[in-house]
Amino acid sequence: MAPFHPARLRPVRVTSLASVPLIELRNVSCGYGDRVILDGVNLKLERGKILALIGTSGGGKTTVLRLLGRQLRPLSGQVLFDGQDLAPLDLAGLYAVRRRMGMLFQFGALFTDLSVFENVAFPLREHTDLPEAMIRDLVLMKLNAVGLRGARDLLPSEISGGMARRVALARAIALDPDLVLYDEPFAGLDPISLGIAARLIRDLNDALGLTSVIVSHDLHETFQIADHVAMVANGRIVAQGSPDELRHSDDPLVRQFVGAEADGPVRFHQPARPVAEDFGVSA
Ligand SMILES: Nc1ncnc2c1ncn2[C@@H]1O[C@H](COP(=O)(O)OP(=O)(O)OP(=O)(O)O)[C@@H](O)[C@H]1O
Repeated sequence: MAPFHPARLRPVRVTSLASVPLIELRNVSCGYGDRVILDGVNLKLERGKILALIGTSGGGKTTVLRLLGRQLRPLSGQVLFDGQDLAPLDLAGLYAVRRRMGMLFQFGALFTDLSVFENVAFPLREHTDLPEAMIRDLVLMKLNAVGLRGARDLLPSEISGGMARRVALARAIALDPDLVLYDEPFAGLDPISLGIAARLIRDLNDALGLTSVIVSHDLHETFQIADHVAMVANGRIVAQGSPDELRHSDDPLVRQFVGAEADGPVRFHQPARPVAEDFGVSA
């Protein structure tokens, strides 16, 4: 059971489905239009864990997040949240599921004309009828959890990028979600802010009993906080395991990616005509 944390509203759910993974992709294929992006993907994540999705650009990591939020439906296979197939849900069912998910997308996207306080209050005002006094307490608890209670009256333009990311995180957890989806939460942060943001994601995950999925290119920080890493490439999960297992993988694609090698199965050069032909020299 997660330790008590003042920012946690709900008691930890005691459920007979405790062994059911919080999220599961079963043999999922999906794409945009005629183009298949993911083909036969299987993935599971237990409650309380952090999953990192890594892989080459355009490989389909964000597409996995879209499947989990049902912004995208699979062509075949199933996407399950807490044991429930998302595909047949009507709008009310979908909203109920989405309320259990917090999302933090690239750069946080705060409302620029709302204060830090109002940014975090926004989902509470949108999705609940809580009285103002309770909204105030909840917002301040969430801001406290990310270390920014003292910044409540500032505008996004008056805080640093790292602070803005933490406000976005407070907003993502405002409704006490079960699952938090992070798309590039560290993009554009300096190394110190990046370290703070990564630690915060892990600490909040554990203190609030969350489950998290992180899409990130910052392998060093991501490997520090993830329980499970899945590498997405060429429409498939090409490798998955603990951060250590991926670090020591023999798979050439994983080695190239994790070892940041310029050449390997993913080639540096796009296929092209011979150099001699393009430069008019004899080989
Ligand atoms: N709305 C869309 N319509 C058509 N194609 C799309 C759409 N969104 C993404 N794609 C394509 O699907 C593929 C996978 O995209 P996705 O954003 O999931 O990759 P990614 O692994 O998250 O990439 P990156 O690391 O660059 O963010 C890419 O080739 C992209 O061009």
